[in-house]
Amino acid sequence: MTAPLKHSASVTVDVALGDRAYDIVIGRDVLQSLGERVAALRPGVRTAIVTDRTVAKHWLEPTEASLAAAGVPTSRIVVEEGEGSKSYATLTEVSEALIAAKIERNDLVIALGGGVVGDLAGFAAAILRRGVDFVQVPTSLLAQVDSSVGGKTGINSPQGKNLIGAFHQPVLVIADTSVLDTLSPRQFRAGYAEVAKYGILGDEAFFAWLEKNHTDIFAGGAGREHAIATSCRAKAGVVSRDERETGERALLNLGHTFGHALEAATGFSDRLFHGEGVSVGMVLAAEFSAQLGMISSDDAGRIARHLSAVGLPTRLQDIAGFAQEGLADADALLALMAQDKKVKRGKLTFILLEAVGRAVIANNVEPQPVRDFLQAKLKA
Ligand SMILES: NC(=O)c1ccc[n+]([C@@H]2O[C@H](COP(=O)([O-])OP(=O)(O)OC[C@H]3O[C@@H](n4cnc5c(N)ncnc54)[C@H](O)[C@@H]3O)[C@@H](O)[C@H]2O)c1
Ligand SMILES: O=C(O)C(=O)C[C@@H](O)[C@H](O)[C@H](O)COP(=O)(O)O
Ligand SMILES: [Zn+2]
Repeated sequence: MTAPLKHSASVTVDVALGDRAYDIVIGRDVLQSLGERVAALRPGVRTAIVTDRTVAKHWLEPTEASLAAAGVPTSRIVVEEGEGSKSYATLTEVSEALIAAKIERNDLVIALGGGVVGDLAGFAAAILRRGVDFVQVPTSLLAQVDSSVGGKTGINSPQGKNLIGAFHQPVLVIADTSVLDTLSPRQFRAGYAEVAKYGILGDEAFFAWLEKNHTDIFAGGAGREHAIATSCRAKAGVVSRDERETGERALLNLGHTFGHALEAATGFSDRLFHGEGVSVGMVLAAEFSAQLGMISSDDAGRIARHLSAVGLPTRLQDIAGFAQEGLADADALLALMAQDKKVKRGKLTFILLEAVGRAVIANNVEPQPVRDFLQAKLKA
């Protein structure tokens, strides 16, 4: 593991994908360099920024100023914030606005926002004129460590998460860590679940470092940039080896089979943010693995303890409104999981754990033990 960065340093992580390779530039104030980097990458290009209302309020003007200073023409498309914007309706809105702005095949879409904007704008770019390049400017912790990297783009269907989408890699990622200063504590925490995910699935030393340094990360110390860069390196490595998720990339889905079903069961609402669903999902995956005798209950408990220590939900009962509105029953949750993209010939695939730092892909998982496990957890 690398030594923590000095606060002011910026770091570049390469996503090695041959002729589609790109840089992730991480550091405080790197947003100021967006315009000159775009102009150098694509001389003469025109751009359209897609963002949401909250992000626009804080970060649209500095983004436009950087592009203007480098002589890059731009227009803006502002959508509602929240998971509800990963919808057919908002995709139509963004696509029509890009067409109206006369964004041509050689122009660039710029996704300025969290994972919702990144997934939505990236997908709109993937299908506009059969494919326009795009730049990710992630503004949430979650987007800086996960969603802006790797090219998964898409929207939700009422029947499940990310069911309509495309692989479409960005040509550049600019992760300015100072923009996280305006993110709400709950959203920051939700993003932290995906940071912890990299430790839990493949890097025990990083997880141990997070256990010691999480306070510094939350407080905005130098550990924050280190955690973001380490996460990006982990994701870039996996994506460069398995871009289309034919194998190893599925490990990045740790906690997501449960988590996505929980997000769908709570109506993709503010009851449960994506990162919060991943937190509960990772604990469920660890406990299910322990029940199967794959991981020690000590290790499963260690994961739950750390996520709980930073204030993330770890049990179904922690989901907002559980006591008042409840959740779907075990059969309904299982039905939602049947739409998971890792399902093969109707059989569930889970990412399970053998230890902290050792995740495995389990194909052909029988539904009955999962159902019984969920039923017990709903009653716990
Ligand atoms: N494509 C991928 O590989 C991938 C990976 C992980 C998650 N995702 C997707 O990402 C989405 C979740 O992303 P998210 O957690 O960033 O949610 P989000 O995009 O909804 O952003 C969270 C909230 O924070 C606000 N916000 C963002 N940046 C801000 C800033 N700097 N200051 C103030 N407010 C800010 C947004 O307006 C929003 O209300 C989910 O849809 C999930 O499925 C995709
Ligand atoms: O990049 C990946 O691969 C991931 O699985 C990262 C996840 O954190 C992310 O939520 C992703 O969108 C989930 O992918 P999906 O294929 O299950 O929709
Ligand atoms: Zn995720």
